[in-house]
Amino acid sequence: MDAVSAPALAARELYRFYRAGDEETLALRGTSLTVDLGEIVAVTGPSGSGKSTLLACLAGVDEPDGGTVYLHGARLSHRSEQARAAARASGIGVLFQSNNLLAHLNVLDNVRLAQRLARQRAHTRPLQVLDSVGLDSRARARPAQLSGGESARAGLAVALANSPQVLLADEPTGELDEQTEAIVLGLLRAAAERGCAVLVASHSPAVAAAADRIVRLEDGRVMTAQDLP
Ligand SMILES: Nc1ncnc2c1ncn2[C@@H]1O[C@H](COP(=O)(O)OP(=O)(O)OP(=O)(O)O)[C@@H](O)[C@H]1O
Repeated sequence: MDAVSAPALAARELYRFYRAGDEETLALRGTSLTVDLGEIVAVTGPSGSGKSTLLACLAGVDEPDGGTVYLHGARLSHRSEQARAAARASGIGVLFQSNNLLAHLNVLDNVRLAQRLARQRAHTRPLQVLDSVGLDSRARARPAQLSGGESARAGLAVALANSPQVLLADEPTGELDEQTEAIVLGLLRAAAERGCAVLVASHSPAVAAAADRIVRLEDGRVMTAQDLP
């Protein structure tokens, strides 16, 4: 794939099986999607439909059993753990519902660590990253001292620490009230407006409403308009 015309992120026919004893779960069954720079794509679907598995494969944290993940047209999947980790550190921000921060480091040091791990010159100073999510005044706070909304924004600051072109978020607003969810969605939109490709897996109708496109998963497959009731 030509890197210039390629989508920021693409999944082609991903398969992922889990085996536990005699039982086999088909978490992804030929899942394909693309995310372009500047857009927010919401991945929705019932519990167990494969959203988290898909995100883990897209982030290069997990390996699909079949199919390929491309980052700017270059293959991310089926490469060494080290190569995937390097691509992720510099090019992909990942945000989970919780546990995005190391508990023994303050917020600022969490951002600094993310920048150090990327082993490249950070484009943005750590305090500026915190300022971009409205958290500069809480820079010295430890994760345990943050409110739910502050934790979500701090997690986003870590995910955005290296100005990634791709941001993947798994239920980032799952534990937030409506008002705080709107703030986080506004920050995701701001990241997209800066040119980031944003993919959010979520059950939340507010997340789906805030997205440019919705990809619905059921039983590890992307539902097309014809499949939907
Ligand atoms: N490590 C694992 N071992 C075995 N089965 C797994 C594992 N991880 C996920 N699964 C199974 O794969 C399927 C997809 O799970 P996944 O977590 O991706 O769904 P999800 O859509 O993210 O669900 P939720 O909305 O509840 O988070 C489920 O049937 C789940 O039980």
